[in-house]
Amino acid sequence: MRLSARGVTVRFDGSDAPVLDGADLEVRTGETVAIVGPSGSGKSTLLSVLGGLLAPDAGTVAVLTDDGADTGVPLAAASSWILQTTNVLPERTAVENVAISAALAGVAWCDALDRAHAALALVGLADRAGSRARVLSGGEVQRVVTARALVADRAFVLADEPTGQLDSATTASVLDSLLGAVRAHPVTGRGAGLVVVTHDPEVARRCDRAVRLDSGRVVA
Ligand SMILES: Nc1ncnc2c1ncn2[C@@H]1O[C@H](COP(=O)(O)OP(=O)(O)OP(=O)(O)O)[C@@H](O)[C@H]1O
Repeated sequence: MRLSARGVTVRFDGSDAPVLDGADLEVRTGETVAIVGPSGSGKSTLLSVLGGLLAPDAGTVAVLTDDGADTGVPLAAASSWILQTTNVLPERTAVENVAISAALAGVAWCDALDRAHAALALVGLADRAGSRARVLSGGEVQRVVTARALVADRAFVLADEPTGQLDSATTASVLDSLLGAVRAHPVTGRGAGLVVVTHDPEVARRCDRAVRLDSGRVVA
């Protein structure tokens, strides 16, 4: 599958110039792509458009087959999110925090717990499954949030600065689990597609490719 944005233009009320001005980006399942660029260049805006949270003023965004046919899958159903605000439930255990995501997607609680254990194993946190979120470190919480994104079984994962609050050693290990888990994610048979907005050159370097936002457009 491909998540495809073509000619995306977004203009916020009151702004003279569009934030995005004919931006193109295509991400395939099994591929990890970093979006970099200066603060205010529109990275988070592009992510919101890809995830169906924001409708562009012009351009098209769609989930396509490998051959380029429109799947008809709504954008909001194609992707799960890893946001800067982690929003874990502090008094719930790691596995419950992850299972909630599957349960909200309609999975029965017992099955949701099974899936959550598997997702925590993918991010290297199986041994903390029973720990309450409030006692986990920042890096461990970030892994819980990664597992929560994966357990929703979507073809794409959209991550906005997933390591923004972490020191460099923790960033490296969270990145290991994020990239490893996304690539091993069974949803499409070849891993989920990952789009990650980042200011961290190391995150960009570890992705399959990095694109830059410049003057409202995506440049390689
Ligand atoms: N809902 C909104 N209403 C009005 N302006 C907005 C809105 N969302 C974003 N903007 C503006 O659009 C521009 C791009 O914002 P965006 O958050 O996409 O940039 P970014 O590249 O992700 O920045 P950063 O790296 O600082 O997070 C900014 O000037 C921002 O103030």
